[in-house]
Amino acid sequence: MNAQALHGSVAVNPSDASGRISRDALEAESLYRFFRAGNEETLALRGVSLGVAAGEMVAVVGPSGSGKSTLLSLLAGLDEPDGGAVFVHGQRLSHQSEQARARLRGRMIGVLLQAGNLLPHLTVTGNIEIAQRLSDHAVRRDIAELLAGLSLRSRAAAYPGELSGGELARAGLAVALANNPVVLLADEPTGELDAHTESQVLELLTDLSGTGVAILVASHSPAVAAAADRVITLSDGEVVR
Ligand SMILES: Nc1ncnc2c1ncn2[C@@H]1O[C@H](COP(=O)(O)OP(=O)(O)OP(=O)(O)O)[C@@H](O)[C@H]1O
Repeated sequence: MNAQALHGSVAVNPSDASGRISRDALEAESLYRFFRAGNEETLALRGVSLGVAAGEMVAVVGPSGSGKSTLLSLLAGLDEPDGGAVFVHGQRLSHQSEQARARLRGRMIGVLLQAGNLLPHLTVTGNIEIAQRLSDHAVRRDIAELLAGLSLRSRAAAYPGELSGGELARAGLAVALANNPVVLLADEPTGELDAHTESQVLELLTDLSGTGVAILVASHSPAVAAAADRVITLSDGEVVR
């Protein structure tokens, strides 16, 4: 796999306008998230801090309900923390308007959630195009080059329902990479895949981190943890290792 074909050049500035210097592409400072549903109260995250450097792949593991998806939503700016903060290359993502978070996410963060990120009524190319159109400030990837880098060129006109599990995973990755993100967040990207297809997707992620993208992957899979540079273990909303 040609890593450069998979991702364009990653140009990042380690400090923002306020002069905040960050070693990490992605930083979480003491994140708290509290949910109330009826009489049920859950402290899903209890002071989670972490950092992911450019070019690093970090796996977040932990039992079901330990807070992995909640953490990813906060790191993507899809949800707001009740305490703590998230920074992307030194720019604060949390505690901003939804519009500001969406703008920063569109420009800097690729997101691959558990539910998938493909619209069923659009082709693979259509899904990438819409991701690009929704992000006005992003550096857009050339679609043909992006699909070639993910071995998906022949499936450009296919609909998600016509793709195999591995193709679906790669198409989801294509959408997440559509705007040349400097950070990639993936929730169980290999959850439904057989061992062979999982290793192909992990190879793609490893290649991508080699181009300088900071990757954080939440997963139950030992293969994902083995492929990562570092593993963070969550238990009951806290980092325990
Ligand atoms: N929107 C919500 N409302 C109420 N409780 C929630 C909500 N989202 C998550 N939770 C609770 O927060 C805790 C952490 O959930 P989360 O989905 O982050 O765990 P997880 O580690 O990703 O689990 P899994 O591995 O099963 O996906 C759980 O107790 C869950 O029930």
